[in-house]
Amino acid sequence: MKRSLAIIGAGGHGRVVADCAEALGWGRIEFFDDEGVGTSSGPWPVVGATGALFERARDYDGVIVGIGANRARLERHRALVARGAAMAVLIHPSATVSRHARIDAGTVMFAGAVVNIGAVIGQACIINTGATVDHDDRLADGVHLSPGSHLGGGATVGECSWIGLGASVREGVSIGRDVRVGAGAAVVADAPDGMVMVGVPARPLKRNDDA
Ligand SMILES: CC(=O)SCCNC(=O)CCNC(=O)[C@H](O)C(C)(C)COP(=O)(O)OP(=O)(O)OC[C@H]1O[C@@H](n2cnc3c(N)ncnc32)[C@H](O)[C@@H]1OP(=O)(O)O
Repeated sequence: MKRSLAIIGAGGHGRVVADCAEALGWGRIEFFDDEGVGTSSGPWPVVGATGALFERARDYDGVIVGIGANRARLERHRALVARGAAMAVLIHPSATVSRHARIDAGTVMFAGAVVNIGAVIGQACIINTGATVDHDDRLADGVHLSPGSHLGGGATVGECSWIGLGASVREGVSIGRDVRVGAGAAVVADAPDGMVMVGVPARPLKRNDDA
């Protein structure tokens, strides 16, 4: 029998999550979103508001939060875990994961992404298209690695931090929590909590107001 998957968030990121799930063979894919109930997002129906899933989570073989905003995604993920939902892990068929790496519940990995030996990826993370996580890296919960971003070996990324499009993080560097690394940055030294970092080499731009 085809497995059923509920996704919170029917926006752009949610559709990439659904597309990934379909490629993995999930059969009945349904969205929950506070907007557009009764319509569809891409080929998949929006069957209820977010709150409805909290009542119906156990009706699905898998549940995942497809919201791009890191704090919002992690909060909903944790609330669903508390309700006993079967949080899925979605790893696109063209992604590569070492059998000696760990990927926790609620995390998605899209096409062409790579996770190497010894890496640990927390819950509700996004390893976006073509991003790479190298040996012994540690990602806390709610991290987003944008498309084409790269971490050198032994790096750490704190809770809900967001590494921008095409950015690079030098090996061994520690990025705090709620950090935003701008597109194209090269982070070569530790980044403190709650900062926006941009440039090559990356420098603090301002506090991260979205944290
Ligand atoms: C599938 C997907 O789509 S995933 C989406 C992934 N998205 C990303 O990776 C985007 C990452 N975000 C960025 O790079 C953003 O520009 C941020 C977060 C760094 C800053 O955004 P904002 O706070 O809106 O800053 P804003 O655009 O007002 O720019 C402020 C200043 O920083 C500069 N700046 C902004 N981004 C960058 C950057 N990535 N590198 C260098 N300088 C930058 C701007 O030129 C501007 O400089 P100025 O004051 O001299 O004119």
